[in-house]
Formats: sequence, C-alpha cells, structure tokens
Amino acid sequence: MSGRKSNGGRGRHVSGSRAPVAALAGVPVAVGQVVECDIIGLTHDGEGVGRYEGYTLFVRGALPDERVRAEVSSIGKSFGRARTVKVLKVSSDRREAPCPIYDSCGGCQLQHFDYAAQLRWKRQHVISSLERIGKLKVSADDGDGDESSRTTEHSLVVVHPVIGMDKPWRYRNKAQVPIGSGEAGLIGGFYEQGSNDVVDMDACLIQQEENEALVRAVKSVARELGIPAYNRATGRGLLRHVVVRHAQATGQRMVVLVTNGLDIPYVDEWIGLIREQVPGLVSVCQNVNTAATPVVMGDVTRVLWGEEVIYDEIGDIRFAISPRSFFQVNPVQTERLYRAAVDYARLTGEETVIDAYCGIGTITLFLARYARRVYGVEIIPEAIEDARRNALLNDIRNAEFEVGAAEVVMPRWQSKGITPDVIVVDPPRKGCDPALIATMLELKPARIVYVSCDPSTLARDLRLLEDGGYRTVEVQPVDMFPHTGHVECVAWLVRD
Ligand SMILES: C[S@@+](CC[C@H](N)C(=O)[O-])C[C@H]1O[C@@H](n2cnc3c(N)ncnc32)[C@H](O)[C@@H]1O
Repeated sequence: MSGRKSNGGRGRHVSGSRAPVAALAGVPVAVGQVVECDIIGLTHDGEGVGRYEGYTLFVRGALPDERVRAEVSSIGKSFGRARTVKVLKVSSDRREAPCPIYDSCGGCQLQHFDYAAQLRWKRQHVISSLERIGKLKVSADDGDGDESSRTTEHSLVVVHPVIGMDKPWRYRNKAQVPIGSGEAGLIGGFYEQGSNDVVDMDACLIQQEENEALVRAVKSVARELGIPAYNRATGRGLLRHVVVRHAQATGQRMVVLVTNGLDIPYVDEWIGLIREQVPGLVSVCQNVNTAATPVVMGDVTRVLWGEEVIYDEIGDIRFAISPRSFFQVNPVQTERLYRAAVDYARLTGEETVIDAYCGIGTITLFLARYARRVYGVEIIPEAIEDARRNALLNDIRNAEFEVGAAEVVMPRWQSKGITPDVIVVDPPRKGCDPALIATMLELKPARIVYVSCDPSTLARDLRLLEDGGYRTVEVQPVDMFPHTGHVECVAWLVRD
C-alpha cells in the first residue's frame, strides 16, 4: 500500500506497493489502480462523481455522500472512469438492486438508489442544467401545486418536483432485444457493458411481462428451427434484433423480426409456433437491415402475418402504432406528460397550434380537442400515415399532418400564412434544429411548449428562445424512465 494518506476529497491510493506510473502526464491514476475517494455528485448516466488528487473519476455503482474503494477502468486528460470495489461509507439512500443481472446489464443505472432519492436527484439535474447551460435563474417550488404560485410575471423559472410513478417497475411497453450466439445456440438479451457481446436474458424488471413472454417464445422457436443469429463481427447470419410491443390498454402484441436479408427460412412454421405460444399476438412483421451500423431498424418493413399496426390508448384517444413509429414506452407516465403539455398550451378552443416532431400524432390529437386547428409535422412517413389514421379513428377533423423535417416544413407553412398561437415541440435527444428555432422566433407564437428527453439540449434551446424574446415560466419534469438516469421535461414559455 502506498504511503499516501486519506485527505478529504483528495482520495487515497490503496493498490500495489508503489504508486503506479500514470499512463498520461499529469493524471494521478493509472488503469487497474485501486483508489479510495469521496463521491460528491452523480452524472446523468448514474455514475458517482469522485475526486482523487484533484482528478475527476466517474465511479459506476457509487452514490453521493459515499466513500468508496474503486478500480480505475479508463483514463483521459480531464477525467477517468472507475468501478466500485467496496463501499466504505454507505449512503442512507443506498438500496439492494432487485435485478439479478443489474451489475452486468447497462439498461438501468439507478436501481441501487432509493426511488424518492432518484426523483430528487433528477429534479436537481434539471435545475443545474438550466442554470449551467441555459444561464436561467431557477426557483425550485415547494410542490404544493398552489395555482396562485403559477404566475407568468416573475423572472425566475419554477422547476416543479418530478412526477414519479407509484409502482416504478414493469413499465416498458417495448423491448428491442439484440440477438447473438452462445454455447447453446441462439441467444438474445442485452449488450454486455461497453461491448457488442450479447448476454442472454429472459427477465427484465422494467419490462412488461407480456413482452418477456413474447421474446422467450421467439427465441425458443428460432432455436428449434435453427435460424442463424447475426454475427456483428462478420456481418453474417440472419436474425439481428427482436422488437416487441405490448399495447397496455388493448392487450395487443406485435413482434418485429429484424433480419440481415429478406429471406427467412421456415417462416410459416416460425409464425405458427409463435402464435401457438402467444395468445394476444396480432402482428408479425419483418424489418430488413443489412447495414453494418448499430441502428436497429432498416428502411424495408413488411407484414408477415396479421395486422400492420396494433392499437393502444392514452387517456380517451386511440392510437394505431406501426413497427417503426415512435410511441412513448411508459404508458402510465405518458398520459401525465401529455396532460402537462396540454395544460401549458392554455387553449380556449380558438387557437391555431403547431406540433413539431409529432410522431404518430399523440400530442397533436390531445391538443386538437381544445384548439381551433392543429398542424403536426414528422420526418417518418409511416408515422404520419399512423397520425392521419389516428385522427380518423378518433373522429378528430381539425388536425392536419405533413411528412418532412420540421425545420423545412415550418417555413413552408409560414409562407402559406399559417400563424400559430402556440407551438409545441418534442424533438429527439439532440434537441431542435437551429433553423426551426429561427422559424419559431419569426412566427412569434404567444406560447411555446417544449417537451424534452434531454435537460442539456433543452437548456441550450431555452437560452436561444430566451434571447429571441421568450421567457421560460415553468418546467415540469416527469419520470418516464424509473431506475435510469433519464428524465423528461415539459417547459412552458411565453412571449415577453
Ligand atoms: C421524442 S419523439 C416525439 C414523438 C411524439 N411527440 C410522441 O410523444 O410520441 C421525436 C420524433 O421526432 C421525429 N423527428 C426526428 N427528427 C425530425 C425532424 N427533423 N423533423 C421532424 N420530425 C423529426 C422522430 O421520428 C420522432 O417521431
């Protein structure tokens, strides 16, 4: 053991007879070295933030306020990564992770963190992103839900407590399972941490049980028929992913076989055997993906048996969902998220509303009930087909949809004289395209509602909107993904 002593946040070296030689100049640790350090925070990926000799280490499995012994796994100039070997001082928020494969699977990051503490941490993460990246002044409200505190007239952004789940398990309605080969043949489960190796898995505590049964059936039939698993190194083999969806409100299930080529041997036997084992199955589809990229789905999709969509409901609206369309994965929290978005839109029935990044028209159709006219734009053609079908299905006649990039379609609408009172955006993690923000600023809607799955890009875009004449009034975080580091937000902006 080295002669260095524990010194507050400076940490302590504990492995070897001498301090290892740093592999990088100026970096006080080397890969494989075991050190002790205090954990002072948590990253958005759920790693503990530790300091060792002034150097930042992101420590997997460590929680704030803990002191841990950790083995360094990688180093860089400004930070390194380590994994907890032993917790020396245990946080009162530490819990036993109930999932038996939690340590090797990368799907969840926070199962060892008390759920109420997860919600507090997620809110703090939103606040610090807004302050640090968005340069916004934040007031964390006390969460009493008092309407009188909902004024648009003071300059602090109110960040409400995160809306959490009463039962934060078994919530996911969709599973995307990578397929590989093991000793016993075809396997499917998850990628091992930091690698492309597939680890077999039959149970996941955040997945709805209906999905698990379907994946098990597909895998066992594929094994029985000798279907070859895709090999990511050679690009050979057939079955790449199994994607399953369960519509919670209707019980309908869909399976999509993602294959490395169009021909599937014994396809009728395969479908017949799966159907025998899975009663609620209404759709078996194939998606062809021959690209050597990690992207799950390719461009060609066809129905092998049954329906081309399954139907689910959020609130009192029914949605048709096709294989490649985006549909929120946590049905309980989705309704809460959409209600917050509709609430912030403050509609009286007279407004024109644009819903950019509308997917299959979920938020659009929620808004349509309270607006004069709504326009939805989305880049995936099948999603817009679903959106149009969904408007008819729910007898909603004041909604129009267009396929295309929002940043291209919105200026076209602008030139046609469409002037929205409210714009709702719900972009992917990378946030809004700068051209879209510029168009929003030119269109000058009275209110903007920004639904976001990434607090960093949300904060960046809020700064652009604030600089363009908008003021962020409130942010409502919603826990769509319990036990992971993710948090969804709905932000409400008014024109100053
Ligand atoms: C986070 S999802 C939101 C979908 C929908 N609002 C919902 O809640 O189901 C983002 C959507 O944006 C779409 N998208 C991505 N880039 C886009 C772009 N440049 N223009 C329009 N839509 C885009 C994606 O296909 C996806 O459906």
